[in-house]
Amino acid sequence: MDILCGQNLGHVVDGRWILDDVSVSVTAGERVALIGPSGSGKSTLLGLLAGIIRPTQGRVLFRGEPVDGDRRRQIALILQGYGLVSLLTAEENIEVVLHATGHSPAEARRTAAEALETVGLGPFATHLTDQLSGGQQQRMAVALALARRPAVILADEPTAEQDPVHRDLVLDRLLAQADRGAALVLATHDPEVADRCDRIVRLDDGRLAA
Ligand SMILES: Nc1ncnc2c1ncn2[C@@H]1O[C@H](COP(=O)(O)OP(=O)(O)OP(=O)(O)O)[C@@H](O)[C@H]1O
Repeated sequence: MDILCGQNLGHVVDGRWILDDVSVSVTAGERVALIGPSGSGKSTLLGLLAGIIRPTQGRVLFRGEPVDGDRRRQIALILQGYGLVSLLTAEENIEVVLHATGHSPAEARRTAAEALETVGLGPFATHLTDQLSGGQQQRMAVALALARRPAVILADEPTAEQDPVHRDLVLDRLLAQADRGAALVLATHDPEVADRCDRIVRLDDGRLAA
């Protein structure tokens, strides 16, 4: 069964349809690569699927229900801008989110430490986000998504800032989430990332390409 399903999605910005009649779905354990030229609408589609952008047309269903409240919390969106709090440390960024979703302080601390370790950021756990490089901040954003153990991970070019070694590490960690049943949608310009997914969805000028 589809875990997340976007039906006939359309989105207008400044009178222009930047997405037009796009239907896309992903099942539990599936890894989908979202590809297409710059400006083709990949980030917009991820925002719609995550429930943070309201579609002009169409709807998004999570396990058959509208994406709101608790259902939205089961979807992690890794943004290109990372969405981190710059004045908190790496571990605090994750702990804050885990607290807010019901983890005890001890559990939040342990889970944050594990997640940072898993993306190679163990030694940077107590560093302020501002003091980390762009690539390290991107891995923090990935660690945050992993720590939440969401049902769906939507990631916007999650390896774009990584060197080859860390690119493979991030990709391994994300793809492994599918083994525990998570659904993944990875927007990417990297053919090797797309090759490691189960299926490719291509956008071209706001429409699904054949
Ligand atoms: N808030 C906005 N205001 C105006 N135009 C926007 C806005 N958001 C997106 N767009 C436009 O919508 C189109 C799709 O943008 P989007 O960021 O979704 O593309 P993308 O495929 O993710 O690109 P990239 O690969 O460069 O990240 C672009 O033409 C962009 O300029």
